[in-house]
Amino acid sequence: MLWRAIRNMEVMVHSSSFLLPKLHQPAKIPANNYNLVVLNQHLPRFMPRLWAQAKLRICADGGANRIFDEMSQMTSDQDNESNRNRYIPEIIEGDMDSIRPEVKIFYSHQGTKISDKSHNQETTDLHKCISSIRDRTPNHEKSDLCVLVTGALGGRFDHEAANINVLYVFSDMRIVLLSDDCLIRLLPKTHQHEIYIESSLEGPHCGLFPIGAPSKSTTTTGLKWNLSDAKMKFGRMISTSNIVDSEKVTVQSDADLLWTISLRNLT
Ligand SMILES: Nc1ncnc2c1ncn2[C@@H]1O[C@H](COP(=O)(O)OP(=O)(O)OP(=O)(O)O)[C@@H](O)[C@H]1O
Ligand SMILES: Cc1ncc(C[n+]2csc(CCO)c2C)c(N)n1
Repeated sequence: MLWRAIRNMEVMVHSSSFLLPKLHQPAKIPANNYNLVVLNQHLPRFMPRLWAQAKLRICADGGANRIFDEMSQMTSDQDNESNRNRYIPEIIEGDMDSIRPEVKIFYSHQGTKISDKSHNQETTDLHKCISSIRDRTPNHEKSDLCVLVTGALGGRFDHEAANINVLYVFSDMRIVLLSDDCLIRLLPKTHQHEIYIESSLEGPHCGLFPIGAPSKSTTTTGLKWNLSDAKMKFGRMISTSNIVDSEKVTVQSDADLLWTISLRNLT
């Protein structure tokens, strides 16, 4: 269990140990309890490791093109054609306006479930993927399940904003947005937060700020520039270009905050 009760408010524990090779993962934190969502952006360097350890792999529409085109080249132990058969997502979900016809046919012949939601033009493909994960996860597994999303940043700003909005829409789920350079999580105000830093993989640069609503009071430990009962909002102070100063960072706030930390040059 990743939740503990301290002074009436539960503690939510966060770790990026999913980025570690399996051999180095701490036994007490089940790093492979995650679903992987692949968006339609270039695959991060560490994709083969994330793919291998995921419980379930879902491509958001054109994300399937990325697996088809790029994954076999990232793992060059066989020729591209036979390598392609080794990376089969369980589900492709979305409005199917970006997946190429030959990619759709290839994966459906391999047994991938194609979930065509083209009738829904109100929510994004990522939103559809997260809804589907929420619906298929049994209640008793929901609080521990983590969803890793690759390709969430570094592209069109409306897509990036929609991807961040998904963190708020599904604030009761543990969703991590990933790019090659950083990760982002939501820290809900309903909990105190303990963030365990994998310093071989992440940091030192980090940021902490509210997007949805201002914070009247945020307190942290473990940062170079800690906040003590501080106010934060866009237009005033937000914490960017901060530095992690400890293996454990703690955060308590009266507002939902985004936590972001840089990723080192992982492969
Ligand atoms: N340039 C980008 N920057 C950030 N995220 C992206 C970008 N392009 C695609 N994505 C993510 O990948 C998902 C699938 O993208 P795809 O290109 O298949 O569909 P889309 O029609 O552009 O997106 P949507 O249907 O969700 O509006 C999107 O929902 C989004 O989350
Ligand atoms: C106010 C409003 N703005 C934009 C869209 C368009 N839109 C948002 S998500 C989506 C699906 C993309 O796969 C589309 C077309 C809308 N419906 N409502």
